[in-house]
Amino acid sequence: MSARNPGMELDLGWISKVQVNQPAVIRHAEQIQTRRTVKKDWQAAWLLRAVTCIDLTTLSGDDTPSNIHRLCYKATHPISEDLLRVMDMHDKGITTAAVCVYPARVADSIKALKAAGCNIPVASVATGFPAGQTPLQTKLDEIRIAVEDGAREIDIVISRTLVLTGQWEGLYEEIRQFRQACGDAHMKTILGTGELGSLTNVYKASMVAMMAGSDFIKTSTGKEAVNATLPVGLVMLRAIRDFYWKTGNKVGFKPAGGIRTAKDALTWLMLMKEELGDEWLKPELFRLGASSLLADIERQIYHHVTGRYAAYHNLAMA
Ligand SMILES: O=C[C@H](O)COP(=O)(O)O
Repeated sequence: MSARNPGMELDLGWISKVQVNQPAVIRHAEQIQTRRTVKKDWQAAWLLRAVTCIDLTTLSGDDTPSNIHRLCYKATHPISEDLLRVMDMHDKGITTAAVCVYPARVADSIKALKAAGCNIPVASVATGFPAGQTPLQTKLDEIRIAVEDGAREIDIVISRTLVLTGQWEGLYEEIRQFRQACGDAHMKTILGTGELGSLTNVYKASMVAMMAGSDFIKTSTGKEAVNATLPVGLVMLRAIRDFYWKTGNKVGFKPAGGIRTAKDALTWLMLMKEELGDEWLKPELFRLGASSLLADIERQIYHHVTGRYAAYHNLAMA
């Protein structure tokens, strides 16, 4: 992970002035989708890069130690050895960026990754994921327990209520407390953008989250009715850029929720490249939060290498 974002004092003057031009953002997002993304010859390399930026996720009520074990195995061997050999990448130690689980499954994940001899971080969601409707003290305890169990990254969810009622100071204070409870663990702040009501609120919540010291801002929990969309992504990336220009601190971006295809992954990578440049195209500053993206990426890499499509059952479970 890159250097921590120390944050800054809440600048309410800045927040209150913001007005996002929604039609312009939507038009721009549509143009991005219709553009051809990555040249064919470069696709496999870009897809491998996407793999290294995935937070491989399981956030289900029926998660058990054994499916966590399988998830961790997949995170440490995301692409089959044979494919990597053909691409001459088998000795590059390709893994996903992290695994992302519920707090109660952090210890299982640490154990599984240790058994695999792999040091990728475990990210834990916290603060009453996904709705964030739990008392503050419970949220803080949840963060501390996940960190004690070994999580090196914490994906907190904000109180959408505070955004919808314009309580920017309350939001700032709450996120500051989360940041303190995280200690050395990096903090990703999930905005739940599908529930924020407007793109202006998305920009304001992004900015407050960064002012309060978030190391990453993340679109969604994957549980809202609308998750990661390109218009929302654009607004959040512009906020990251504005924050960088103002403070010199680089904050990461994590689109999450509903990202299922290799094409989706490439579109997000291209958006990052266009808006923030190559510097941001690394796991320290870019993550894709996804539970079921890897299978399609592996299938597309297989196609690139062999000229044929593999049946899903011929590839390892993802
Ligand atoms: O943070 C990650 C998301 O919960 C994953 O959502 P997904 O299951 O739609 O890929």
